[in-house]
Amino acid sequence: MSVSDFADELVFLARARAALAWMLDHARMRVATGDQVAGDRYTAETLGRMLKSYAKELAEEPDSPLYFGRLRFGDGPDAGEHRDQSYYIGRRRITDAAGEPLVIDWRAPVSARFYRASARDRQGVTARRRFGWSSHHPVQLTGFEDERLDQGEELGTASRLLTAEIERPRVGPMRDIVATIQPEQDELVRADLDRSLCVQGGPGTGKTAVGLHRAAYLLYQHRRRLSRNGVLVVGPNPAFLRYISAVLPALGEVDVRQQTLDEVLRESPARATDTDEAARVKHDARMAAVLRRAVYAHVAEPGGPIAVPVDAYRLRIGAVALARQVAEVRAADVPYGVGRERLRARIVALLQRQLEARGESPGRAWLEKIGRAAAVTAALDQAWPKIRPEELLTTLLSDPDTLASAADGILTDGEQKVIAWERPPRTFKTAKWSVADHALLDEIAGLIDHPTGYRHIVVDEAQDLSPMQCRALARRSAHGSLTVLGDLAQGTTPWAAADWPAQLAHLGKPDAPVEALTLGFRVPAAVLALANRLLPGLHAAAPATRSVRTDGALRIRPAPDLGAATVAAVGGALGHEGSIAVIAADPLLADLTVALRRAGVSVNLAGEDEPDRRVTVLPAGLAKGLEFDHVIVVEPDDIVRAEPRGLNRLYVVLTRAVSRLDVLHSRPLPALLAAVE
Ligand SMILES: Nc1ncnc2c1ncn2[C@@H]1O[C@H](COP(=O)(O)OP(=O)(O)OP(=O)(O)O)[C@@H](O)[C@H]1O
Repeated sequence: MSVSDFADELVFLARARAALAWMLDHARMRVATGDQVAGDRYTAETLGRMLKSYAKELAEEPDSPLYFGRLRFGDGPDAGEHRDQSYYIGRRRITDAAGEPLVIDWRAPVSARFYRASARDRQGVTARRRFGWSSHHPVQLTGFEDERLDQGEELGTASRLLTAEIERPRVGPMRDIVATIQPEQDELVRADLDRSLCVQGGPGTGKTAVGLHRAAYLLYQHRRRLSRNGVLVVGPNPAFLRYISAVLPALGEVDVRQQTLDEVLRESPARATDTDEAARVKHDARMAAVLRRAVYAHVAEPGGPIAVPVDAYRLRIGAVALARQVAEVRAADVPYGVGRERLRARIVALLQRQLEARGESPGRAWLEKIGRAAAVTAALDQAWPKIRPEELLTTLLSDPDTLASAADGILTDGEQKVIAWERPPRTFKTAKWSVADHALLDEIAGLIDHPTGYRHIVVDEAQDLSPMQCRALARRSAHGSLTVLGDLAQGTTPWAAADWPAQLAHLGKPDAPVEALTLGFRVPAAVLALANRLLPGLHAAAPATRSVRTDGALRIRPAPDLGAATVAAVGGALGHEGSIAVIAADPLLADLTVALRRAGVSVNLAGEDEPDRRVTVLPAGLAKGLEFDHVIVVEPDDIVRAEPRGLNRLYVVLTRAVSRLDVLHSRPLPALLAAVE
């Protein structure tokens, strides 16, 4: 880095800052005058809101680096329209007062070359520069790193700035990775909106990061089409969503819905718990066939003719004619609710024809009125009654005969018994639903009518979804695309996917390609080597992850007194910067928390995010998707024994560590780990 080069960069930085300040003033001015220039109140309000949020985003901008990279193009043919140009690339576009772009958005087409150009495939680029910034405020430019691609220079993952970013001690919520997206990640981030894809990636390979950046990219590319309810991000639990919630806003995207699957399906949380056996049956794909049968069992032979009095005479549809209409609508295989309205329309059309045969020409109002006539509604209620999902499921789970006729040949008698309620509620209104019931209710609702869909859904930890939960997402993306993120080796639910093709079929995208990410950015090599020892026991055809990190520390210690050992390990961890998690199976948590508090350590429990407490005591079941700078895993054998897929759970837990991992055990380690001691 030459001194004059650096001085030039400081001059440009001052120019970019001034331009941003101008953009901010200009945006504020437009907020002030927006009301007057807009034609009507609605437009004024919308415009005002837009400008206000734009001004707010800009105002927050000076806190983050204005750009992270620079591309220089040569004069060769592959430079195309960028011949001899130079571009700065940042989180957002910055233009000067004359409208001249100073910084290009990382999502613009030309920015792809920043991430993908290599010495072998230069794509017209002669030099790539990465900028380093201080981490404290106000941010200062600290230096840069050049790759002269035209001279065969290429740093790849050896980049000093990439290494610093990856090894940075973790504190607070997840951050974006725009400055250091890797070529294979960028291919996934910039996949077309219409392309569904599945990313199988080991722990810390950047799946979540890729999914969030893809959402931001798609919103930039298709702003209008995706502006309202266009994109949904689905994560495994609220703690995970809190952890990732700041990434999209930092990229300027504040309108993306981020929910757990259960929140997608239902407004109120589950209030009942199933037995393991019942949950297994309820989450099974065969339940879709049971529910379909249960729904359409409501379609019945008409009870008799329809007679509608009109003035001095009666219009009449005979039972046979009516039965034919019912059969035809049934054969059309439309959603149940649509079928009911179609039957109503057909009845009205028959009545209309009769009236016309008498020389009358009924108007629209008459047709609407006749469609609601008591005789018509009674016939509909008899042959195609309205269904409420909660009512139907209550009947199904309360009444063995109804269940038997819906499940005959699909579920065994034993399976039917397992899901039947022992103590049925008095009415469906007081029924308490479990997480699995939510998927069943959603399936029924989906049989009645199509739910509102999204143009694109990003599903994280997708290996854990049950077939019935997958179907709920398939319904919501029937006319859209999916980014499916997951790791078969991290599957911990009893119904976790054994392979991707079957899971993708349940998700309604059987042809989505499966792409693999195998380079790990979170977990240091030594820690990953330990975790990878579990792979043979995980029943998952997932490739091992390689780490780009050679730093980090792993300590495995026998500890007869787990409380004391945990306090000591936390004490050591507090000597370093970064977040700390103590992770154990549920029964140990209370004791460990007491031991830590007695020692004067204030801790966050699961669900608490007090920023001044650096230590979190976390049940193994809630560690998924999270990361902490220093992780202390207590009694791994307990974690393995706590659940059928306990070994997979341990694999998840061991791979949460960014810098250091302590494993404390009073009993022998699980066999696959023991060999390393
Ligand atoms: N290209 C990159 N540059 C810098 N950091 C990266 C990059 N890719 C991933 N990371 C970082 O690596 C860590 C792991 O990423 P992420 O959580 O997206 O991985 P994951 O595959 O979803 O992991 P897991 O399956 O274990 O939850 C994060 O801190 C992320 O910021």
